[in-house]
Amino acid sequence: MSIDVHYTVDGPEEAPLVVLSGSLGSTLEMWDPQMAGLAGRFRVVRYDIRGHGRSPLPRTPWTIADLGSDVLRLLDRLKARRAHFAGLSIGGMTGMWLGAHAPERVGRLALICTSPKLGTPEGWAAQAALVRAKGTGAVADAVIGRWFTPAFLEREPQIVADLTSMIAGTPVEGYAGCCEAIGCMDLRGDLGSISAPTLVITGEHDFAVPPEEGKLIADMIPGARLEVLADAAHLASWERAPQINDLLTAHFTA
Ligand SMILES: O=C(O)CC1=CCC(=O)O1
Repeated sequence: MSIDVHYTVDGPEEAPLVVLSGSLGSTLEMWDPQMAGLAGRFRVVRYDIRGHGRSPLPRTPWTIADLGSDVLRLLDRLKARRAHFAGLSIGGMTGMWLGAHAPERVGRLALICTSPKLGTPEGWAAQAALVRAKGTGAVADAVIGRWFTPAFLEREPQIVADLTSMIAGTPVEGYAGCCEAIGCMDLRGDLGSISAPTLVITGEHDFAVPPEEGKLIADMIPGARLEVLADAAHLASWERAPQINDLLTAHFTA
């Protein structure tokens, strides 16, 4: 069942609509490095995924389909028939679901550092249990270690500290519920039916969602294009922001 997520809108009123959907453990501020590059040409909608940031926490478990339904409800609230969509990690999982199940609402699709089936249900259940037992702060350092390359971690201590706080500030049940949604997800059978023009972006050093996952997605979505970014791990949108912004701009204006 869908809920009203918290969102912000930037950019000219008449510009093409682009929805940005972020990673597990993020708030909509994870897209800050995209705003200067995108908000001049697009009407950019960012939102907090359910149970994250300022979005409500549902009382019952949810699936990736529910995260997709939140986006459809958001488009309805914005009175938008369709939008371009870029999602990173769990945001990209949401994008794959939307592309397959609501093709009439999706213009062009960008899938960043994501996978149609990630890990095992047991592994994600263990991550959810860890967070429930010890809090999101207990996993923040490990997560940030997967988000960035060692060079970035050393070069940008303030950004790393800020984003570690963002992860640690994620409500426990929001984080755990999304772990469980990823654990029971398998979108591989959906990919062949996605008709939106699709750009797939991966980070060469992404150990959370290895680049092979992006290649698999690009092979299975008809006509999809793959870009593998060097010097990037999981949060490629931050570490390679100018390149991501150029790729998204070109893709959404093609
Ligand atoms: O938490 C991580 O390390 C990576 C991740 C998997 C799904 C997601 O959204 O982030």
